[in-house]
Amino acid sequence: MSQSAAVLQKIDAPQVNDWTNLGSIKLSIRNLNFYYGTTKALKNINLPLLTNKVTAFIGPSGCGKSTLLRILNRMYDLYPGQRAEGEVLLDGQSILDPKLDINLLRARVGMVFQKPTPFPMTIYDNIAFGIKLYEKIPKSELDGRIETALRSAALWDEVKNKLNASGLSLSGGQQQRLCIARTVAIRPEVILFDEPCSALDPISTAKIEELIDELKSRYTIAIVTHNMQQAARCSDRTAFMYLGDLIEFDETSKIFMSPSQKQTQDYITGRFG
Ligand SMILES: Nc1ncnc2c1ncn2[C@@H]1O[C@H](COP(=O)(O)OP(=O)(O)OP(=O)(O)O)[C@@H](O)[C@H]1O
Repeated sequence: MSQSAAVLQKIDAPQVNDWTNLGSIKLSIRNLNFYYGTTKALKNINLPLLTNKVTAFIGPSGCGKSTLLRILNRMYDLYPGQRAEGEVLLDGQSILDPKLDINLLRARVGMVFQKPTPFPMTIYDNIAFGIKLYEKIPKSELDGRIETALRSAALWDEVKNKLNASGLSLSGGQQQRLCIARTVAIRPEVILFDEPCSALDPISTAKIEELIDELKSRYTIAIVTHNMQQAARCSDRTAFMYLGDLIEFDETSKIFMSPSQKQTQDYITGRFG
């Protein structure tokens, strides 16, 4: 049997059953299935996301990484015909509950997308906009929050003298850091990054990776990436997915140095995907 035929065989995916001794769990994903209409995109996923750790989701195109990430702040709610079954708990509270306040959830679980998406407004307003959605605070306090958010995103020094310039006038890497500042300003507990560097040059990518490393002391982070080096550099834990199954979840060093599943080994060594 050829290598590719071998990896395309149905995989008897092991589950992450033993959650003891993992440390504090921020998000628990249990028996999660996801459907696009009649297509099942995620199959019985069981995965803990640990508090103040970075978890990377890796796997070949179409394996379900973005689908899984987008469930964590109910992004799929915007689209009819998409549905999740199972359990996702944030600090023990179900986020799949239809009665849940979605705006509140998205304030707790922020998201940074693949392409930088600043609003067509000033740098200042890009950040003020989100804060004002959730809070009424005096201008002086707002100014402080904006500075703090821009400092957290390592952008303050580059923009402090042009806060009234358009967010769209920044470079791609600066725009992505503006989007991170916008997310951080709302004071979330979890930040989801969906391939945040795929549109960026290597220097901007390095800055975002440094930033993720700094942010994890305050936030729980999940990142989807196609870049194996990025997953290895940035994350504490890695989940390898394949055809909607979670194949392996472990410490990142273990996944990259001595994975327990052959499919993981084949993927990280570039034999498929
Ligand atoms: N809107 C949609 N409607 C129907 N099927 C979809 C939709 N979005 C994704 N899918 C399917 O769900 C599966 C998982 O897709 P998903 O985008 O989560 O994969 P991915 O691992 O993030 O891929 P990539 O690395 O290419 O972004 C794929 O088979 C895909 O074709």
